[in-house]
Amino acid sequence: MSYCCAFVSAGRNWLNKPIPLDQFMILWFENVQLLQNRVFEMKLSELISVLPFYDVSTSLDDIEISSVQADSRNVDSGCLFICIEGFTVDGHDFIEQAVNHGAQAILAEKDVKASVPVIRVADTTKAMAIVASKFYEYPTRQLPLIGVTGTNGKTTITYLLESIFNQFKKKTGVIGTIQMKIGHDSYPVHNTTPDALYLQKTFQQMKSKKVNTAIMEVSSHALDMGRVHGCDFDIAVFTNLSQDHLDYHQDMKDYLHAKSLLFAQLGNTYSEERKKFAVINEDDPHFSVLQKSTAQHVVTYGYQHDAQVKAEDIHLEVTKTRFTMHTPVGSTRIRSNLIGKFNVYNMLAASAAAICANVPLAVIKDALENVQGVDGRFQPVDGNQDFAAVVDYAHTPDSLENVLQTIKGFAAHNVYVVVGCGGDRDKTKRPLMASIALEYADQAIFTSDNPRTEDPKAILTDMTDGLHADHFTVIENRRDAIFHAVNIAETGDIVLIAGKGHETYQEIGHTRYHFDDREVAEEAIQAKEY
Ligand SMILES: CC(=O)N[C@H]1[C@@H](OP(=O)(O)OP(=O)(O)OC[C@H]2O[C@@H](n3ccc(=O)[nH]c3=O)[C@H](O)[C@@H]2O)O[C@H](CO)[C@@H](O)[C@@H]1O[C@H](C)C(=O)N[C@@H](C)C(=O)N[C@H](CCC(=O)O)C(=O)O
Ligand SMILES: Nc1ncnc2c1ncn2[C@@H]1O[C@H](COP(=O)(O)OP(=O)(O)OP(=O)(O)O)[C@@H](O)[C@H]1O
Ligand SMILES: N[C@H](CCC[C@H](N)C(=O)O)C(=O)O
Ligand SMILES: [Mg+2]
Repeated sequence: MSYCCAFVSAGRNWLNKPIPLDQFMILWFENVQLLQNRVFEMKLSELISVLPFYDVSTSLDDIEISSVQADSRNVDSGCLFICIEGFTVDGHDFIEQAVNHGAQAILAEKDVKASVPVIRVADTTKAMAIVASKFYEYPTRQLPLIGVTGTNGKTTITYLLESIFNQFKKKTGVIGTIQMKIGHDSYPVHNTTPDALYLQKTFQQMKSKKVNTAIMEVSSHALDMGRVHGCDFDIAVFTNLSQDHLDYHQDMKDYLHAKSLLFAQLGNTYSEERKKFAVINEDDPHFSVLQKSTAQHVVTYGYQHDAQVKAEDIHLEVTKTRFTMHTPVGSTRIRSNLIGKFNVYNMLAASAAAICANVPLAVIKDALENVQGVDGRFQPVDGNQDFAAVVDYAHTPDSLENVLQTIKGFAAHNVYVVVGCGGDRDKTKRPLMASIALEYADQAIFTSDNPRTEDPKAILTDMTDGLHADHFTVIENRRDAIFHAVNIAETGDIVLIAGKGHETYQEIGHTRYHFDDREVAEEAIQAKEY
């Protein structure tokens, strides 16, 4: 045992965090499975001892908790059920169902009655983050964690970082829009940034599966709702800020404030053993607000100012991008398969974060050069046609402009864009996206993109009302719209199908129907008559 302790205290990962005991044990024991499927159990009194003030309805003696849930449908025996008042329903209304499913105790913020003990706190969302962290043994205290926030580029940067760390022979975990990944295993997600319960449990799983570095997207919704409370971030990355989500945030100031929370949440104290970093795009107009939000080291990237990680001599081509990257640890020339100036920013951001994590520049270069692309981001559809078809996830004014600008820069002939705007989302971006489409495209085909509970025709009217141009067509059915664009494309033209990227569904009402822009584009290309 004394040898074991000596090894543990000597064992450090890249952020100088001690290798946790359970990871160390995994190295020692053959029966890895036993540890990975470890059952978490804790006395309720111990679990809630981390909450400073609470009222309890009865004595809590001897209650063992083996799971914590905020959804009554997932409750089983031995569960602590946490009531969250949501936007749609109130979790306090599901106490009876939770108890019937085996809940042993209830954590509530309202005066509720139950046949099991009720613990009353002022704010169950905050309490959930605190309790989840305790229940899963504060996993991010020992797991290096990188958070990426900003309007556009988060998913791309997390996958660039995954490639960089994998190239450095480090096992990664990734949480974001497309999926959750532990090593090569992937799992579906409902949110880009899931709630605190899911996060803490997932980090615990990552730890037990010997993940060396966790990389996650941190949405403004998550920051605003406290989903990442309890996450001990080591590096926070900011991409950029432009209009989106004004259905949720009051205005751009409120949206920026939410983003800035990630940088404040890097903490206010310093550890010589464990340095923390804020990686911020210096070319973004909101740079100084974010810089002031953090007490930690700021590493800048960009190419307009005197950034620490800076791109120069940039060559943007149809099939590749080349630039020189200057960094505090040297300079290197990068030749990447990612297209467009915006991807240069993404590569600078990922490189800056990796440099903070002590990844050698040569490894970063190799990794960036090996990345073929990110699912649904500027993804070509190749059916041997004599025009180009590209599927991209641009669903904000800024990303649509970036992608169209890139395409326009290469187009030998006409540019066609198929685009729509999501239902139950920021309505003010609809006319902006339509205008941008018309500014760059020779012909725009406006269509549906997840109308959700809204009338697709009303969304299209929001897009097209007040447009002072006529080089557009409205085709509500997305499949028909894609077929139309493919049919009018001629030799050397480019068709951009924007907004859905990796998505494999069209959400109409509350139902998701299978729909994949890449599949439909391929079908349309095969069906095209010359
Ligand atoms: C507006 C919003 O963010 N809503 C999130 C919220 O849902 P909600 O408030 O409607 O939850 P609710 O249905 O009212 O339920 C309240 C409580 O009752 C519980 N419940 C509910 C039903 C039941 O039978 N039993 C039960 O116990 C629920 O588990 C929950 O604890 O809490 C849910 C659980 O955490 C989230 O999945 C859900 O995200 C929805 C799906 C969503 O679309 N969110 C978007 C806006 C979002 O968060 N997007 C960002 C990314 C944006 C970007 O980057 O572009 C993201 O991080 O995903
Ligand atoms: N750095 C960037 N600046 C501007 N636009 C970008 C940038 N990176 C990617 N884009 C555009 O934004 C789209 C979405 O990119 P990505 O999925 O990486 O962003 P995201 O921030 O994860 O988006 P979401 O908020 O939906 O999760 C891409 O398909 C591309 O059109
Ligand atoms: N995370 C974004 C994705 C938007 C994707 C687009 N296809 C849409 O449905 O608007 C959201 O939920 O607002
Ligand atoms: Mg994303």
